[in-house]
Amino acid sequence: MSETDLQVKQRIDELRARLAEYNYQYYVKDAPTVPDAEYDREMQELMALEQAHPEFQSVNSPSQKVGGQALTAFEQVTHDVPMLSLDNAFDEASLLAFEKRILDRLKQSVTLAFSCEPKLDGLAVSILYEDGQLVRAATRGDGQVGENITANVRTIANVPLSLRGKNWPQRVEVRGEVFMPKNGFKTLNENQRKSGGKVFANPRNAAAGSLRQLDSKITAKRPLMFYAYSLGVVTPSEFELPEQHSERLNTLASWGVPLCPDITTAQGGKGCLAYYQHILEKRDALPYDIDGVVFKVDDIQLQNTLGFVARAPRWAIAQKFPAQEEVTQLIDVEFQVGRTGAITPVARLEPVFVGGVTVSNATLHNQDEIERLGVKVGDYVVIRRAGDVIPQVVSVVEAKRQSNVKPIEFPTQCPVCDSNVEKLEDEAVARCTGGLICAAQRKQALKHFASRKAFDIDGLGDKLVDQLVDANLVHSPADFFTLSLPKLIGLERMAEKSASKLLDSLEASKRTTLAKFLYALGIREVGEATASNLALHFRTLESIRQASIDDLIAVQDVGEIVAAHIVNFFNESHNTDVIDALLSVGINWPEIEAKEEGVTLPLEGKTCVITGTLSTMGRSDAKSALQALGAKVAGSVSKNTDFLVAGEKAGSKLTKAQDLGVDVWDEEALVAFLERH
Ligand SMILES: NC(=O)c1ccc[n+]([C@@H]2O[C@H](COP(=O)([O-])OP(=O)(O)OC[C@H]3O[C@@H](n4cnc5c(N)ncnc54)[C@H](O)[C@@H]3O)[C@@H](O)[C@H]2O)c1
Ligand SMILES: [Zn+2]
Repeated sequence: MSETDLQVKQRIDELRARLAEYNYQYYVKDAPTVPDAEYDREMQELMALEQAHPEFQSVNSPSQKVGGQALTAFEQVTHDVPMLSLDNAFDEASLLAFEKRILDRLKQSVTLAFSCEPKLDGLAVSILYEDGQLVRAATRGDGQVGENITANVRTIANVPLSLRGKNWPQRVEVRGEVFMPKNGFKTLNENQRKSGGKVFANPRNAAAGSLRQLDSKITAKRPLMFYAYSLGVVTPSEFELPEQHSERLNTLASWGVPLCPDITTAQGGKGCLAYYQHILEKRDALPYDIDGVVFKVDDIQLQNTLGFVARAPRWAIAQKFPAQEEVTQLIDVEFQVGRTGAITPVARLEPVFVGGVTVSNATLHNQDEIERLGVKVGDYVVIRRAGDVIPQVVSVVEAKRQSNVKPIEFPTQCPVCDSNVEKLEDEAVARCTGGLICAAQRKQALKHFASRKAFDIDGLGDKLVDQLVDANLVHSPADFFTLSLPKLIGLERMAEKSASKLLDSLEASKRTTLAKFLYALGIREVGEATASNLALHFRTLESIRQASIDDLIAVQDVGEIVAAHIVNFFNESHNTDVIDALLSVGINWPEIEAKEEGVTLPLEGKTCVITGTLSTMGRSDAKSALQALGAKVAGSVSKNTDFLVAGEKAGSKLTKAQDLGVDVWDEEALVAFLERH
């Protein structure tokens, strides 16, 4: 052997070994280690080398094989007619070359009719019916021998257990694809993530993993579907069937077998290309995942004349779509802080063309996800970008890992404001505790601070908050109270009159309540009700600041998580600085009188609901007033409700209260009660 021949042989052996390993991971384990695009590139290279060097051909080459070995855990099924693969076309030219090859072989120069079918990305299944009843179902396996998955296929909702009508052959094999629709895949993965189960890389793997379960009860819970695309054996063989593949599909439909609704026929290679374009444009909107389209010579007679090569028919071809999964290198991980302080790790990638665009960032979601993936900086990763969805890191290509990869360190300080990062045990998301001072969270926090149920600053809407922050006039809430006329009228669309009105309402808002003040701080999970319970319980800001987790849990409606949020908030000096600044600009509230020992509040232990419109006060004011008197204010009426406050236009809650015999107070009764206490 010459030097170059040796090199070629070496490369061929290398590719064969790699592809055989990919096949095993993909077909047997349902857990591919490289994206299809990478697999296809290596397979193309191998086929080209084998073609140029026929002396190195081998029947054992992955280029000659279909699928992978059937798992011995399943009973084996030998197919009467082998289940083959399809040749691929990756561009227009190779599709037109396919048409030309066929015409040359048939010695014809006509325009052929083709059946045009979406190439569903699932797995091929053979379903056998005898006397109209489903008797056996099998996977493709290695094309000759598949796995008996009858019990599992029976659980797929749209697979008919018996054929409709009477006009079917005594024995008939239906072939088609089992797949998982996109929305089912999304829900399944969300649930798997929550329950700590296996997360699937893509709908194909999810379908394969769900179908090849030893326990059909698991399969039954998975959102699988089946679409038929051809007939296998038919007995008796003289049973009359249409002469066109497309007509045969219609026959299948007449027996109640489901077909993909996007199948059609086209004339010649040109017609096929138009179909390709049409489906490519529809791809993202389709409810199922496809990796291309399949073209089949429609005339069965011609199909038979053309016949097969080792692993695929000559009369069909799969034209692949641009890949939605690719491999690239993870250069670094950056941490972004969202508006609520949530910290998201973002993968910085070596730019890669995938899903029709060049992708250089992908989300890594959170720390749990990083751990699940086992990803490190410097790793080669599989990126998936399907439709408009944010690109995802789906897996690490372990085989490509180098020794210099570095672990991903989750920050303990916020990358924007340097505050501590908190991650509670039962939460996946880590958050910056900087709250009010974190620039990333600032706008959101300031809007909350000015909102109606908090400081209720008239004339200070979301747009103005954006403007003030962008103009560098406001960094923290206390800055609102240092705004002046000259500063304000410098802003776009801010006239003197509205500016001075704003200053007036800022001044007025300085007088507030401890509950509103606490709520305005935007401590996580401290809503209006919790803020008001805290105020009533502790009575002063100082004692809330000093409170331990145990002290806090003693408050109505405060659990361990909320207590931890509160303690973490006050432990952060950035937050206490903001509070001190607010107090020093003159924010104040009336003192809350001590509850005398032994004296209970008039509404202690009572639960009420407020509905309808109140004319003398807002619903939230009524709520605070009732809470201050010890009542618990609930959102819906039940038999545990003691009374309902019903304003104008009260609807279903009033009806329900009347049905349950719950006391109803009108606004007048409420006002009278509040005046008395
Ligand atoms: N990532 C990996 O490690 C890895 C490993 C092995 C294979 N693969 C992928 O699988 C491909 C080869 O796999 P293959 O031989 O199983 O199948 P294929 O995808 O090349 O084509 C044949 C299959 O297409 C499916 N199909 C969908 N719609 C069809 C229709 N309307 N008519 C006929 N068939 C239809 C059937 O399941 C059939 O078995 C590779 O090109 C690669 O993309 C990837
Ligand atoms: Zn921060």
